Amino acid sequence: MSEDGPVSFWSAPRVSSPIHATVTLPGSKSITNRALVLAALADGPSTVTGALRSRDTDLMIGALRALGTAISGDGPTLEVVPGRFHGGAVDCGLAGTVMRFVPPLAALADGDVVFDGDEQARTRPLDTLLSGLRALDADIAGDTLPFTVHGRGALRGGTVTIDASGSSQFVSGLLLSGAAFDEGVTVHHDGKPVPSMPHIDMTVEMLRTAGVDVTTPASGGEANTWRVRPGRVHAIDWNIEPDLSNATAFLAAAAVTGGEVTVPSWPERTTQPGDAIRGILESMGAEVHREGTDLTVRGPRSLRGIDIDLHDLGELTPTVAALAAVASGPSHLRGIAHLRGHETDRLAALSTEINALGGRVTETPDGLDIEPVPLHGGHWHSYADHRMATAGAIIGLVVDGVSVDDIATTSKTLPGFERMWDAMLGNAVATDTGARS
Ligand SMILES: O=C(O)C1=C[C@@H](OP(=O)(O)O)[C@@H](O)[C@H](O)C1
Ligand SMILES: C=C(OP(=O)(O)O)C(=O)O
Repeated sequence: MSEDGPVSFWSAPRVSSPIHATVTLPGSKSITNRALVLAALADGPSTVTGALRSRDTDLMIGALRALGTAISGDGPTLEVVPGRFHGGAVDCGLAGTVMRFVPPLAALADGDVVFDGDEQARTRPLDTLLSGLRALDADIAGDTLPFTVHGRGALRGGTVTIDASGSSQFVSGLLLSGAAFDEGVTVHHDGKPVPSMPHIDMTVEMLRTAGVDVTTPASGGEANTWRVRPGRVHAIDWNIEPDLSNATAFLAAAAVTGGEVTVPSWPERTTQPGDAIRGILESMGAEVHREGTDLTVRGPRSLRGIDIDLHDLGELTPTVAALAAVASGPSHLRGIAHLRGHETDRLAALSTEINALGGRVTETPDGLDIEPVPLHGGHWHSYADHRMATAGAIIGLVVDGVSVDDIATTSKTLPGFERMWDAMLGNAVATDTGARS
């Protein structure tokens, strides 16, 4: 929504019966953007199959092209041919992965790389990464967007201590490019615990797949320390898993309506935090089972509340909060203070929007307390946050008259969300709720 532009609301479909559907999800944002970065650094051409095409991944493609990487392919199959990095302009949009993963590459460029992004991106935390890069000998003007990296064709690298309690992406960003630094990189974290550890595991696993030598606390390294040795990044044919965080909204639809939703190609083993939705839904009373690679969720008559530390799984918070808002008992979501630096302050946004529908949500210093009360219809604001928009859609399934503003913001990671949502609902949709702006 923009204050000065026209506001368009999407009437969230209300269902009158349980949903039964199979929903196929496109590729993971986080894996696609890591594969693209590693392919741009690789020692030859790579392919990326099953890539997500969305605003965040297209911004990554644009950023890498601006630095001199050749990327071809209009759909989910991409060919990436690395080139020597040169100066240029990078639009980060609102993508954390672009603003945190690309500056280290820019330090390797021959020339200046100017970074900017959406107005809302200018308040997302970034100085930890930029000052970390400076400690590794990069020359950077600015601490937030917009800023300029004065690339010098190479970066010394070495050891750096950062406080990554604000975002795991600070660690991932430095590690992803570390093999290309003269001395590699050793990242030591000093501060409150790093959030979203599965995303650091994802970074480490993908680096190792590309032949990079990485030492972690789990592989004999020091606590809170990750080391990437200098060396080649091998060209790989990357195969991207479906986006499990995006899948959570569709599985939640089964949970809140007492229906059954199946997501095919659910990976047997994955570093994606979205995999944890299985245990979350089970503890809220849903049944979850796998048959081959199909994952199916069957919703209960009534959902239980949940008390959960989402520190590792912050990305799932909007879905879990939406489930909790329509559950039969109280919920406590903890460990997620860092969500105040996501696309928007997600703790403030979720409490404001659920309360605007008559809910009883209290922000705590590190999370949300959600009391079950009957909700009523109303406008749900998205704050340019794709996961706020999908949270509104989940609640709208079971509350009359919810209308979500700027549903198109879902294109950050899932273009065509409304079409997929409608297709999932099939004939479970109730008559028009009249929830229009
Ligand atoms: O590395 C990644 O791909 C991501 C890491 C997480 O960031 P934070 O550690 O900032 O929560 C996650 O929330 C984000 O959606 C994607
Ligand atoms: C926090 C998120 O995104 P970003 O990669 O922009 O940080 C998210 O997708 O939930």
